[in-house]
Amino acid sequence: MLQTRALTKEFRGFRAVSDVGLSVAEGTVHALVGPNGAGKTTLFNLLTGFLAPTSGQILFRGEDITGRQPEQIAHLGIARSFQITSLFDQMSAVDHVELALASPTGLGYRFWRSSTQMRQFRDRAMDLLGQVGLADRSGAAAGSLAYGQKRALELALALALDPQLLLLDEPTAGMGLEDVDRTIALVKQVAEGRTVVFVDHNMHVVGSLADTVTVLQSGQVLAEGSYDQVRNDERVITAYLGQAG
Ligand SMILES: Nc1ncnc2c1ncn2[C@@H]1O[C@H](COP(=O)(O)OP(=O)(O)OP(=O)(O)O)[C@@H](O)[C@H]1O
Repeated sequence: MLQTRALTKEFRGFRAVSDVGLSVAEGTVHALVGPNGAGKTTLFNLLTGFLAPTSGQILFRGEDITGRQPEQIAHLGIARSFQITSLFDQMSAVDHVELALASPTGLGYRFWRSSTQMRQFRDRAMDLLGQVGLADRSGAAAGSLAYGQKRALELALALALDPQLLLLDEPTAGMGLEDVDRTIALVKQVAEGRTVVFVDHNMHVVGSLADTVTVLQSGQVLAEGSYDQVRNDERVITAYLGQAG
């Protein structure tokens, strides 16, 4: 479904992503892991068009999408949820989802849109909030939501695009145990019928969710395989021990 060929990103001569050949199979959950500074976020930004590669190619369902803008990539059915919150504090949860649902139609960008026009999205918005466990918080201002609930709302916004490929940047970052387990269950649920690529530092999350794990180090692919394969890989152990030391 998603493939990169010799994908490289340099920042003033420094190779943050170097010659990466990633292959994500349709219908799988694929984790990107690696020590700090390994290039995970940069790779994510390349895949979603937020950064342009220095060289190499990105293919989505065999089509070359290298150099496309983020909104063009989103239109292809690739959605991303952000690690850093991008919510409007004063706006309610359900209004956020309605706006996201309206965006593909162009309505979302018109702030003078009528409430009647937006009403058509209400049922679907409530449905999405229910999926992420926020049905009873639909009217709450985003700013008043607990951290885990904000992350759940961000996931609902990504799901509003009904993406074929969902990219999640550290979905459990900063969460307590309970929220982590709830998020694992949630990602499993939304992965039904979709392909998911995610970055996470939490190995419990990676082991619970990922069909395939790609380990990056210094911008390059160090190892790839099932969670059990990579966690027993000597090179991976050394890379992580190096970081701890
Ligand atoms: N805009 C930039 N300009 C210069 N260097 C950058 C830029 N973005 C990232 N880098 C460098 O590229 C390398 C990879 O960074 P990246 O954020 O992709 O790693 P990461 O694996 O996501 O790390 P972390 O787990 O800490 O989030 C780092 O050495 C970083 O300092």
